[in-house]
Amino acid sequence: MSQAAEIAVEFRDVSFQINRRTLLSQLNLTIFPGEAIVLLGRSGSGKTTTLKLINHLLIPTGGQVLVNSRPTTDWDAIQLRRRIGYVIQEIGLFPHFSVGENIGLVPSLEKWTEQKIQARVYEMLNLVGLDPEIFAQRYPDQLSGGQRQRVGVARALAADPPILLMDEPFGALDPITRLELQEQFRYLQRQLGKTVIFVTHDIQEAFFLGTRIGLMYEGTLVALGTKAEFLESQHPEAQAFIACLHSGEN
Ligand SMILES: Nc1ncnc2c1ncn2[C@@H]1O[C@H](COP(=O)(O)OP(=O)(O)OP(=O)(O)O)[C@@H](O)[C@H]1O
Repeated sequence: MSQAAEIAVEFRDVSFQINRRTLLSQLNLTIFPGEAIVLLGRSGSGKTTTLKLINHLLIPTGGQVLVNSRPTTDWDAIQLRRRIGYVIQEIGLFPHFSVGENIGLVPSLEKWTEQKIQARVYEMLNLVGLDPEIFAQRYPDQLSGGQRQRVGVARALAADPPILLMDEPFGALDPITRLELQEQFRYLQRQLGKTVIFVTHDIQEAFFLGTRIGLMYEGTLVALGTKAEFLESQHPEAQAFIACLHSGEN
């Protein structure tokens, strides 16, 4: 296998401008299959913009984003998005679809048989810790926030995409449910070997989930490395985040 075939996502000198405002500049980042990259940064630093460039919700104004070594602009956008699961904080479940229908949506668009979809829905609900007999028939407004997030993860995984984008998926949850989901998600990610790009502004979450952490600051990537490397970073923004880790200790 060539070196290029082993890269899941690559940013090559990527910039993004809108209304003459630069939201991202000169982003270079190579993400390998099976990695869990966490993009950490304060609000407005460009994390969500970076994710949206991967699944072609946005198009770079400079440079290229490559998925499986192919620029996103060369992909058919629908084909590309079917390879990429997307989980966001306000999960965006369809309110008039049952949980089972929400999870089975992409498989049904892919024309799986009813039987196969049903089996997959059950498998996914079990995977995220929800009893299918209870939850498959429910509607999103009959779920707690934590259950909705689980369904969001199940839906993103249903068609078995190799890449998952997660945009602060656990941000709105109480701390106990949040930790439970983080633990489960870390386990799942490692079991399933998915490539994950996870956005957060919480350094603890970044350290817990990330195999590498990328620090965004004012639209640039200012540090990238393992937890140990991050802790060594002298960048003032990294230092500011590290200080948050210690703020509760006195
Ligand atoms: N369509 C747009 N037009 C103009 N500015 C935008 C647009 N979308 C985002 N921005 C600005 O770009 C910057 C980066 O936004 P982005 O959503 O990527 O940040 P973020 O790091 O994900 O923030 P948060 O953690 O608050 O979600 C912000 O200052 C935001 O206001």
